Amino acid sequence: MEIKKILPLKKFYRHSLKLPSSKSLTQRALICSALARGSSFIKNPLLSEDPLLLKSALEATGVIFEGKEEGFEVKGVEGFPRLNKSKLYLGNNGTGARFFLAYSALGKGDWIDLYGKERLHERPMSPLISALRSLSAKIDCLEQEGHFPVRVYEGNLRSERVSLPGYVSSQFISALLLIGPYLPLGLEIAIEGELFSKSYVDMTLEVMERFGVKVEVKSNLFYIPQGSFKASIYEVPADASSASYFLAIPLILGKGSIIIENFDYYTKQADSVFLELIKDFGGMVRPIDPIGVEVFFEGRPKAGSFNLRDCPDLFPTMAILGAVAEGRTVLYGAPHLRYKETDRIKAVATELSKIGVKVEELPDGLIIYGGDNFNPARIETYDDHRIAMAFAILALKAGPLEIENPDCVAKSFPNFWELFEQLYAEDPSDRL
Ligand SMILES: O=C(O)C1=C[C@@H](OP(=O)(O)O)[C@@H](O)[C@H](O)C1
Ligand SMILES: C=C(OP(=O)(O)O)C(=O)O
Repeated sequence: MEIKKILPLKKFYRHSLKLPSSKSLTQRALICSALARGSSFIKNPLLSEDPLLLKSALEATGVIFEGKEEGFEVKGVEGFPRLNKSKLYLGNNGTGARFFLAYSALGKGDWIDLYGKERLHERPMSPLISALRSLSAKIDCLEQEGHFPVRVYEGNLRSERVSLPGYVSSQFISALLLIGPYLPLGLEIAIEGELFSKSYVDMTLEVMERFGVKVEVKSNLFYIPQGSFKASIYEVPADASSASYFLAIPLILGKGSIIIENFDYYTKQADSVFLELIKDFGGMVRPIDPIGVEVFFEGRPKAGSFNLRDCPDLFPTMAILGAVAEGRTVLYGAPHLRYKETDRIKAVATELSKIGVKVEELPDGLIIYGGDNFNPARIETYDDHRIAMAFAILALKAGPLEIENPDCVAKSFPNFWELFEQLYAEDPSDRL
């Protein structure tokens, strides 16, 4: 197994960098442009594993992509994906798999099979499959009911009111919102109970509006009018979840400043809330005109209590901040972390314990007792990009740490290690 050994970073003053684009927004733009009539242009798409898997799956249903210098031109299928008996692989792309499943239920032709990594087959799909079946979709679960792999047949979807639980994954709701305009009378979606990861649903609504469809929202009800996406030009901004790793560095090291040159301080992505959370830890945050953000810090972060219900992907980054903070940090409100690339609560608890950080697992989060003495350790990453990236940043202070399977960052952040290694440029003795 490949391993990356990371030594503590001794010298750190000020560092600036540019980040790759948003994974969530790229995948939404892919679906909207794939369904649209005519040619759209996606500028600065994220070219990482997950969006590329979704792009290949869309190509197999008749969407035409033409690579240009700054992105792709996309010729859509006008609401009719072609199902041509192909078998499509979606890795462990939860967002892409759920969006594509709903998209393929609009299909014409024969059938297609969708499958992925073993972990994707374990992740919940049942609420989405049931909702699609209630709209008359024909979906067979090929191994276990309610899970991938699935076979999706041509079906004539009808408009019904669908109800979905809000606490498993917001991706089910986003997936249905994205196909809603293509049902004969549009679609009405009711959310049962609380909606977790709501900010991601807001991101879906925003991209749909950019492609010409406005959804009406009344508390827990969504009304999607019948219609179609308009071919559009969509530019994908820098990814807020990816930003969190580098923005955390001054707090992890207790000194210095980081500038992200292409990160929009005002972006409405779910994880942009990290800029506020940094302030709660005691960090200072400053927007840069016309675009960019700087975080600076001196001292030791203060522990706190944080509800991650709407920003679960920040959990690994928040946990490493808790590990160096003074006092007891409580991360709570996010039971859906157990359905991600791995059970992230268990994984982070196990790996922090290995380096000597005291933790207590909660059903919906973690209590972390911050320290300043860490043991060298080998970190298992569970094929989870966010665990690899968060522990790499923690190793800048708590190293040496060995990160297993470092290439798993390719899911969302293909040049993570290249940007990470540049942190050592000021001190050539600190080599990876
Ligand atoms: O819609 C999206 O792009 C995402 C929604 C979130 O998932 P859940 O809604 O399952 O929490 C998030 O964790 C995931 O990384 C991306
Ligand atoms: C949970 C994630 O992605 P997905 O659900 O799309 O696999 C993630 O990127 O942290």
